[in-house]
Amino acid sequence: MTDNKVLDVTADVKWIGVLDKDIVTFDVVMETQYGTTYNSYFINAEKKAVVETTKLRFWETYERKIRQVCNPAEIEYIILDHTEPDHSGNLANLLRLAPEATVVGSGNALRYLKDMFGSDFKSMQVKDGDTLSLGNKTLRFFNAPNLHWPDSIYTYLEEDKVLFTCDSFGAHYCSEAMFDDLVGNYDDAFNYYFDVILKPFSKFMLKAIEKIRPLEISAICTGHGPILRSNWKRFVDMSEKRALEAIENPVKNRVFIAYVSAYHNTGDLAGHIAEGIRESGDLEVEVMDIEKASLGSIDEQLAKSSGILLGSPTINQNILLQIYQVFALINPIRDRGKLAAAFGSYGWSGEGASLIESNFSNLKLKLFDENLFIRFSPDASEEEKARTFGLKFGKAMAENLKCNSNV
Ligand SMILES: Cc1cc2nc3c(=O)[nH]c(=O)nc-3n(C[C@H](O)[C@H](O)[C@H](O)COP(=O)(O)O)c2cc1C
Repeated sequence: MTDNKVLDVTADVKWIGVLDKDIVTFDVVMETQYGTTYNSYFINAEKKAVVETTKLRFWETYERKIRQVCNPAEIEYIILDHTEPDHSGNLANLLRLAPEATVVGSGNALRYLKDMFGSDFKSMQVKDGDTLSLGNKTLRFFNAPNLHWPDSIYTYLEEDKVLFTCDSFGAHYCSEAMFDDLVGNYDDAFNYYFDVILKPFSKFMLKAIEKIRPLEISAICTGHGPILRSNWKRFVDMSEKRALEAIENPVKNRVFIAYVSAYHNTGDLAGHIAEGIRESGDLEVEVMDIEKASLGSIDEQLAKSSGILLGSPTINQNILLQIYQVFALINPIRDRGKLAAAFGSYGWSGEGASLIESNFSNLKLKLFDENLFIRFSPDASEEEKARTFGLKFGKAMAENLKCNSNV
């Protein structure tokens, strides 16, 4: 069915975004079981404006919607609250139809756009508190950096009391109903989005929320998922609570043991290491065979653990692909300083140890002084060694937590 839907947020603010029902992974690693939307908005003022664009491959649908609400050549301003390509992807296309439009964004946003699109365009840099007159309406801009790129700002349409926040307060959730009071409960999608995208930037989230609290708000227009018009306060409160929890009560006592194992030798070690860690004190331990685990479930464990153990056999002088996927998911902004150790089984050359450890160091994790690698199948004494290794790792966790406020 052709998607021609345009929705009224207020009489003069229209949703002209697109639905992406079929997406299953976002930014390569994030699971999107409910699909997503790329929200763009049209402001029908004396000087017409568009806020955010959409992902490039949705141009046809997006163009149809723009043409429904205006003659694109009349668009005078294109505001980008954040320039990630899922929001800026159709800027060049839109500028072809609206060549006189001025692109509005933070200094970083304008620099990123020039690097992305190469060509020159009319632009206006805005700073915290700046206003822009659209004739009969006024836009006010707020710095909201690192949510989740350095370029992010919020835009407030004073007369309509509409706040545009792009990724903040968004969710990967696709519903044609598009409004928070019509889509049903989507808290799990909202919380997952917050945890993966925004939680590493919790202190910036809290600063941004402080800035918007005094505003009178009729709707928050997000960049993904439902528009918040009835329950916006609830979603802002949920974000604030999660950000506060992340800062004040980071999960301190949790160890994630991820491994792959062709003949279960490394798997056997994982079990004995876990026993030792549990003996060492009040620590939660999650042991996961990651051969077929989803990237989302691995990422969730990485996020909530302050100790990380990775186990791999050495195969053809290398470690296995799934272990490299874990490295790709480790986020130094979020995981820096977490205690990490390598373990596994090998037959002769045993490159696994150095490969895992060098990746841990490059990703700014704190290497535990020991690793545990054994030849082929662990015997009883090696199983005992694995328990003792786990016990020592568990004790070192407490020390690491004391001297590293990040974890
Ligand atoms: C295809 C294959 C290639 C291997 N290559 C190496 C190697 O390059 N270096 C080494 O030390 N061991 C190598 N091994 C031995 C394994 O590391 C060893 O069998 C180990 O116990 C497997 O552990 P797992 O049961 O956890 O999979 C290889 C094993 C297989 C099956």
